[in-house]
Amino acid sequence: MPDLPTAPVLLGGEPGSFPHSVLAERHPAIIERVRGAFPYGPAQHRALDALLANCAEGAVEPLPADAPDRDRWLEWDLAEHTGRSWYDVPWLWSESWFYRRLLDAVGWFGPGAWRGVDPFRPFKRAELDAPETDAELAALDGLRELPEEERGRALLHGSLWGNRADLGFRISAAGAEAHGPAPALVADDSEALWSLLPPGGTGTLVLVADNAGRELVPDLLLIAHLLAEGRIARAVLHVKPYPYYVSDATTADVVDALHRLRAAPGAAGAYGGALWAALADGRIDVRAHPFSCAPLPYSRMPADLRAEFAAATLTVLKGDLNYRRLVGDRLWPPTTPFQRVTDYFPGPVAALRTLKSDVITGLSADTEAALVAAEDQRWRTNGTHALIQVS
Ligand SMILES: O=P(O)(O)OC[C@@]1(O)O[C@H](CO)[C@@H](O)[C@@H]1O
Repeated sequence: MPDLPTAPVLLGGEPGSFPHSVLAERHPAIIERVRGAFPYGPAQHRALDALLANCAEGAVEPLPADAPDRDRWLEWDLAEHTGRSWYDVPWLWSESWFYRRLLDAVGWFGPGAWRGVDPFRPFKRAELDAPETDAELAALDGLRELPEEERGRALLHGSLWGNRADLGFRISAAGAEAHGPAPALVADDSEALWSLLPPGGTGTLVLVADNAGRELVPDLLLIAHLLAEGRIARAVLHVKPYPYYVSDATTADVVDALHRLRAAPGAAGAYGGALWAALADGRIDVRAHPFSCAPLPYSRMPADLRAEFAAATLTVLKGDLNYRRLVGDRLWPPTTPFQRVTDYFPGPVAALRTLKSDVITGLSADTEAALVAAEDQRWRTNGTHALIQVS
């Protein structure tokens, strides 16, 4: 692997920092929301209490010998981090560990009746069922008359800004949506993206999804558009193998989104039908690779995933967490070239992301200066800016 440039890895230990607030405030709030959403029994309440205490002062504990994914977590540095504080290990790792432990607490992996019950499902469903989703779907009717390129651009932006639909983020950033759909693109390589997907394309788009509901719906619409317009022949949609970061999409969420689309009137319903047919005949494939929930950067991806990304015409990584994993969860100088930190990626890659954490690369010096002048450093985390970067 070529040498990557380095910058400090983000840790959660510094009070006042964004990572610290996620560990100290967001995670306890998520536990209480989940607790309030299900009629859990005493065992789960006790496990959630223990997790709360563990969040505050605990150390990383080993997984039991019979945990189904113990070997995988050992490959993912569990032994190295066992006994250390959540605040001292890489933030990317401790966040991921939190979701793994939360699933344990509610019985997701267990043999009992709560096995496989998604603790975030009520929140994801509520968003999908919200009137705002109806309005977004109805707006598709207005796109029908647009020339293909304009429609494509609108759907790309729908998928991009759909990334604000992140329920974990909303727990600690109330009001972020009130800023409106600010056209605040801090980097825009969309021309390069379209040049990789010309009409008459015979290739495969890999879309690594982020959130369910109001992000996944526009992601699916974009895929439907690219297939219908002959810009790709196939699409592979990567989702999470288990509930993660509150709103991340699983296979069940894809099913919910497709039902929602198919039941909608007008253009949305037609897109839903086309997507359903494309899944049936194999033009769209859904994957839930274990590495999608790994607490590691993509530079450590396993060989099978590397081969899949290498074979794709383009891999689109959605969202903030995927961005952190793509460029490395480090405090890069913002003008660090995106190309340089993604050199290791085995094929063409695009990031579509709204900015919700400190990590950023590929800005021009002028853009960085303008953002800092207007907002100090708040632009990094307040979810009102977005980027399209291609390498
Ligand atoms: O990946 P997404 O859904 O766009 O965002 C995930 C997120 O909410 O979680 C992290 C903090 O918990 C941040 O990276 C980001 O704000």
